[in-house]
Amino acid sequence: MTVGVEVVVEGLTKSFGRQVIWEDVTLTLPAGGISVLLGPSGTGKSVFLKTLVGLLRPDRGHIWIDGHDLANCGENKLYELRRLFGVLFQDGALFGSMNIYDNIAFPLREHTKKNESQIRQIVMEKIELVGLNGAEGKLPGEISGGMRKRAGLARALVLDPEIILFDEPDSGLDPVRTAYLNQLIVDLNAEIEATFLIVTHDINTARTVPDDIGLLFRRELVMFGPREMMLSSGEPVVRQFLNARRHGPIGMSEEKDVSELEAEAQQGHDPGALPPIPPQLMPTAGRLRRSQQAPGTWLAANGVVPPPGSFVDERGRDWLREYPRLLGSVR
Ligand SMILES: Nc1ncnc2c1ncn2[C@@H]1O[C@H](COP(=O)(O)OP(=O)(O)OP(=O)(O)O)[C@@H](O)[C@H]1O
Repeated sequence: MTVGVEVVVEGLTKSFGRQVIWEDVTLTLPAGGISVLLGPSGTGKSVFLKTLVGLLRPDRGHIWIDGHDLANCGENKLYELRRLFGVLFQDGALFGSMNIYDNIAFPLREHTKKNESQIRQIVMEKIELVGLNGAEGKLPGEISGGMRKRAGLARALVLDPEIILFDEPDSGLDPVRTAYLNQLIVDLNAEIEATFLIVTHDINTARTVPDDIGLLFRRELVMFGPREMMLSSGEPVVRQFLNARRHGPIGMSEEKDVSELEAEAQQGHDPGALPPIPPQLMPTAGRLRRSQQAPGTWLAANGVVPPPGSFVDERGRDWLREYPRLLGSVR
């Protein structure tokens, strides 16, 4: 059993040559929590993940993990800190000529001295965890995209990471497969209690899965905070992105200039009422995640009234009432 660690990012800045990717990014990934990082294409979300895991060095700033600064430590310490991470790459990054079993076993054979019977036990346990039983003898090309993601996830889990980074886990998946994968992510978090960071474009994922949401835009982190804060925010760019609208500061290629925004305002393009805040995706089998907060916690603490219809699921259950009942039955 692993227990996630907190990751504190302070004033992080990254550029390539004269191109600044993002500046002064400050956020805390809470231990064992699920965070989502959103942002228009090309804003440097993948660069952020690579910097967090130490594959890229930032120009300035700190990444504090367990009292060590991953952004400024020596090679030996960096190697040690990297072992805390598991990464699910966009395409699963599996070796095409190796079957699923060998792909998942690969980090164990490379980085540990475990014998084959110990390896088998770990690999089969992770295969079970991601629901891939029976696929271990298949090649990556012989299974579906959704199964390849699961295999990539199983491989990311074999060294028992405390922090798991997901680079667009939903890319290339249909909405049904995405829903299954999101449920797996939530169940996995309940099970292993590692710290999760998910980079995604999928608004539904961002609205329903995380405890915290961040948004990168115009070379900075516009906001990072509890899901309820982001989903009730009046900040134009946050509202535009989370409501998937065309009207707002984000344009087709990058950002709109002032005259375009003024023209929109004159045409009376109102961002409209905020949609209801959906209930957060719960782990299956009536479990609760350790870092999960009761629905409405942030809103109540900050005196914010949610849009009508918030926290009601597709079966008409109101989670403001349902959650305390579940809490009672879990205790
Ligand atoms: N190794 C590199 N050297 C130079 N420039 C790079 C490098 N890696 C990324 N970039 C640049 O950094 C910028 C951000 O890229 P990144 O892939 O992180 O964006 P993203 O937000 O993940 O985009 P998308 O949502 O489309 O995946 C791009 O302009 C890219 O060209």
